[in-house]
Amino acid sequence: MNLTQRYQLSLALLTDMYQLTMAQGYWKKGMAEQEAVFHLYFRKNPFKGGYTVSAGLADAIDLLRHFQFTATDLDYLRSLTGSQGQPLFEEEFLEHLRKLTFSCDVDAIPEGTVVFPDEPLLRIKGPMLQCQLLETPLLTILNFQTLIATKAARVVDAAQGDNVLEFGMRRAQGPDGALSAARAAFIGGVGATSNLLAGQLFNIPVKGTHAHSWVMSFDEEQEAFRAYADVFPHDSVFLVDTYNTLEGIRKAIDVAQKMRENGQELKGIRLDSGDLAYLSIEGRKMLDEAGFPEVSILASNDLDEHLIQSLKLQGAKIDTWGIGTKMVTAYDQPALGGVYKLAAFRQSGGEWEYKLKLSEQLIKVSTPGILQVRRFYKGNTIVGDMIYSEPLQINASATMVHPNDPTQRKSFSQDCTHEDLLVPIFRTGEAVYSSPDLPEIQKRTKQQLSLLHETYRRFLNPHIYKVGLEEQLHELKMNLVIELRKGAQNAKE
Ligand SMILES: Nc1ncnc2c1ncn2[C@@H]1O[C@H](COP(=O)(O)OP(=O)(O)OP(=O)(O)O)[C@@H](O)[C@H]1O
Ligand SMILES: O=P(O)(O)OC[C@H]1O[C@H](OP(=O)(O)OP(=O)(O)O)[C@H](O)[C@@H]1O
Ligand SMILES: O=C(O)c1cccnc1
Repeated sequence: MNLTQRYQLSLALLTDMYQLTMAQGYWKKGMAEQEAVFHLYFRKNPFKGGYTVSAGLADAIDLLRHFQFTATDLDYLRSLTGSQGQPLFEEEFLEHLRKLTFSCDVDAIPEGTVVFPDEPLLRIKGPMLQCQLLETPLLTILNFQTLIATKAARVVDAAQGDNVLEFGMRRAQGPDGALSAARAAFIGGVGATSNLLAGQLFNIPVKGTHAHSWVMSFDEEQEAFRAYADVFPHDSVFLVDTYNTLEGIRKAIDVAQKMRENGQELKGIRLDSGDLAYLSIEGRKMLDEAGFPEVSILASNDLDEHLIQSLKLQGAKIDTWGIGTKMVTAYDQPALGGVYKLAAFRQSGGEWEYKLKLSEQLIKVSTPGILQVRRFYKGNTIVGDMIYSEPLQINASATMVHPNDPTQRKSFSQDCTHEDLLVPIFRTGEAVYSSPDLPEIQKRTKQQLSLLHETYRRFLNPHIYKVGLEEQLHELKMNLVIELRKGAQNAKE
């Protein structure tokens, strides 16, 4: 189930107020229908990592398909007043919004693709007024889900093939944070979520154990395990750390032996505190010696990719990881920082005028053009991405220039193959792409990560993947920067 169905309401007002005031401005100044191109991209991989996993496109598509101002939306806008008590929005403008239907072209990188800084994840071309209104909702959807899919991919990578469960709803950024995070974490590779609503809405697997309260509500820990096994004879995972973990494991083994006498098998135990390396190693020994090598050991407690990596290095015998807070809140970097920048503009029927946002720092100067990302492959590895502008004719072996250091250049050898990453999503407002289902997207993430050399995947100081601007695009950008700086200088004098 997608975004508009989740809320069962129009999401046209899911935007910042200034988008609407600018929209009225464009309409009033006769610019509403002038054609614009915007790109959505981020400047830095999150978590000091070497890659990012794109996610959220299906929700963005859904929002665009249902983009329409309802009578209730317009009534709300009508009720807004300026500082003198006058209506903020003119009646004729509201009538313009009432008739508005989405008519843009959108190209985007499919979900579950490995992406890098400066690459447009999404490009939108169409009437200025529409492109402007859509800045905020597109950013809120793609920034968050891309961030969480990336975090989950890192956690799953650290788990080296073990099962990873998402347990984060209670600590997530509110109900939609929990739902969107569950979706994105699944794209990143987790096996299941504890969030039943996410399971129902997205058709993804759900899993769970039991809480300390279950054990505490019985007089004896062993009685609690026995009772749970009575109710779920084939699906019991006992939480063993309520009082004393090693004692808890002994009691779990006692109950598991009784279960076996009745033809039932204990599924697992969960550790949720203490030294998880020591306790899992001891627990594994105890379970194996008692004849339960198949009983799984699940661990939870403020885990993330770094702790999983450390526990693995310590020889922890954990085979299933329950990850909550640190994954769904992207604890160590709570926002991706994606931006949405105007890159080209034209009067109807006229020539494109390329646009950029100046900054003192070259890294923050946006790139003009109508951009596409060409990815180069050498065998089964990706070796570099070249951002180019579609109206500039380029050849397959073109040279690219480092976006922040023009002295660094790279071209690709003849034996490289290539693929353009942005694919058509909408043409004049009609959807021309249908999103794969979530298991397909999850598979894509796994396959995409396998194309990335392991040096880009390490957590500490990863190798920097090469992304550059195609030579002619670089030149176009530099000329525009020089021109704009000259203009600014002349205005000062
Ligand atoms: N062997 C280990 N190496 C590194 N970190 C560990 C190890 N074992 C546990 N941790 C982590 O240490 C942190 C503290 O765990 P600990 O159980 O001591 O405190 P706690 O969470 O406050 O316990 P409790 O839930 O009983 O209050 C947790 O993030 C846990 O994942
Ligand atoms: O630690 P997280 O990665 O967020 O995983 C989810 C946590 O939620 C539950 O306990 P909760 O934190 O509610 O209580 P507890 O710490 O007292 O067990 C569970 O036992 C996990 O520890
Ligand atoms: O099922 C579990 O064990 C679970 C679910 C949510 C949070 N912590 C644990």
